[in-house]
Amino acid sequence: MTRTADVWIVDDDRSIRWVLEKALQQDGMQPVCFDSADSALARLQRQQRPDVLISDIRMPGTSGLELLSSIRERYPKLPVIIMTAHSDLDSAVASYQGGAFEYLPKPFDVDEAVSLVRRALAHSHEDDHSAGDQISHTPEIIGEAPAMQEVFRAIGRLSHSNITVLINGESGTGKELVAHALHRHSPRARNPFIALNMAAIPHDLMESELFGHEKGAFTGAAMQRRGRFEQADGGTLFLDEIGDMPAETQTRLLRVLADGEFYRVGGHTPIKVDVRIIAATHQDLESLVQAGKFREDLFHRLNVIRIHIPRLSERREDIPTLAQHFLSRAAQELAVEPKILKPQTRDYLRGLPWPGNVRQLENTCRWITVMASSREVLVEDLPPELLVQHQDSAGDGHWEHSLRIWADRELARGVTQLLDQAVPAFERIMIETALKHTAGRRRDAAQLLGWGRNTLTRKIKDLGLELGADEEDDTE
Ligand SMILES: Nc1ncnc2c1ncn2[C@@H]1O[C@H](COP(=O)(O)OP(=O)(O)OP(=O)(O)O)[C@@H](O)[C@H]1O
Repeated sequence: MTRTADVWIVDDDRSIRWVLEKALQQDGMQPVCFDSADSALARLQRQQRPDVLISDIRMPGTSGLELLSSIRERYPKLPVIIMTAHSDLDSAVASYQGGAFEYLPKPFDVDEAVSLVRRALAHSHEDDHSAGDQISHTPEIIGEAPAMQEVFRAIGRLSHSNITVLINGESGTGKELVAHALHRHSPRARNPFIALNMAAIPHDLMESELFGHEKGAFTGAAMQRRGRFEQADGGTLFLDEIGDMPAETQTRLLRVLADGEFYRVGGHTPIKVDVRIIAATHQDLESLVQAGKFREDLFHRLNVIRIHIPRLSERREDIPTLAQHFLSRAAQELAVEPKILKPQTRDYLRGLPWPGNVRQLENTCRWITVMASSREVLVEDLPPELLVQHQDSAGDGHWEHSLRIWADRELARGVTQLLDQAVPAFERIMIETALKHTAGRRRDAAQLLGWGRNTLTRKIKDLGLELGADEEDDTE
């Protein structure tokens, strides 16, 4: 890169601007200072943009978060660093959600700030060269639901620590994504994140996978191999499905955690590593301990901080956003135009049980992208198994559940006179469906609904339903 990097600093505090400006200049960058988000926005309006932007969160006029969201709209790939006071945890969480590249808690160390900017720069260049790659290594966590906000808050709170974390949650809820986010927002972010799924490794290979082996340690060990612990040195080792770890390995892991060192399989030299452990499981580890299947001492060592990831059905409000996110991702992967969900389809998806959680929704969106015939996706375009699921649960008051969610959401948005919307919508669906069953004959439809013929005719008129002519029937 021959060009000097342009870095914009936005802060109403002069001393912060000054310190950052000097430090960045010394590092060979070209900082430009703004005392408000508005002046930075004005410059952006003139089609000028920096390579990285670093902004305070609280400023008179437009806030840092508002600035962030305008930048996201115009330049989605421009890295933004948000500075926050320590007490502003919720804002930090919001900046994470708004897609900030990173946040920098105040007061900060100047060197730390400079290296963060440098890292952001590296990413923005990387982006120039391999835009398609970006998605896979900057996973974004979507979650407006209160239960997910709790998770973000925990990520924010833990962003300065190297503490062991145990993540609990059903399969497909996003445990690995959260583990990754914990790593990316930790002091170890520049070092490796290594993930290993205990359920996916044959028991007899687990120790060598974790700790490596020396040449000739066992049949098939033709060469010396470094294990995951060594690969993760200085970084984070994510042990997924820890409940599936066999007893011998548990004992060994416990020893490594206590001593900070281990031997490769067949080795005699102790190897020292500095590894942060994040473990995850969909099982109830306490019951495994009680059943004698998981070592209690290991459990206590892992269970320092626990993060619970809710089921998708416990955060239905996030389903539409997640679905749209997965639809655009799938479209990008397949190089096609993204599908759009019709409002009914969105509501329908919100109401489903989702036993496979976010992963199931993600797979569904891939399916839709490939299989749905038109751009706008109707309920009928969904995978057949989701439609069956619905029929099965329709008798269990499933639609009432969806209705409840809808009413809840509308009221939360401040909508009033809700029945004025809901009752006609309800009647319209009932009438249209009944007419479908009677091939458009109103007399029979009225009977199916339990209304008199005249009532049905009046309702059709009042609701302004445009139905296929039923002249014969109508003239009676
Ligand atoms: N909140 C979210 N926002 C965006 N994508 C998500 C979210 N949660 C999960 N995903 C995506 O859903 C898929 C499943 O998530 P992940 O692999 O993290 O789940 P998991 O709980 O670790 O599953 P398992 O226990 O089966 O390994 C991934 O592709 C992940 O990127």
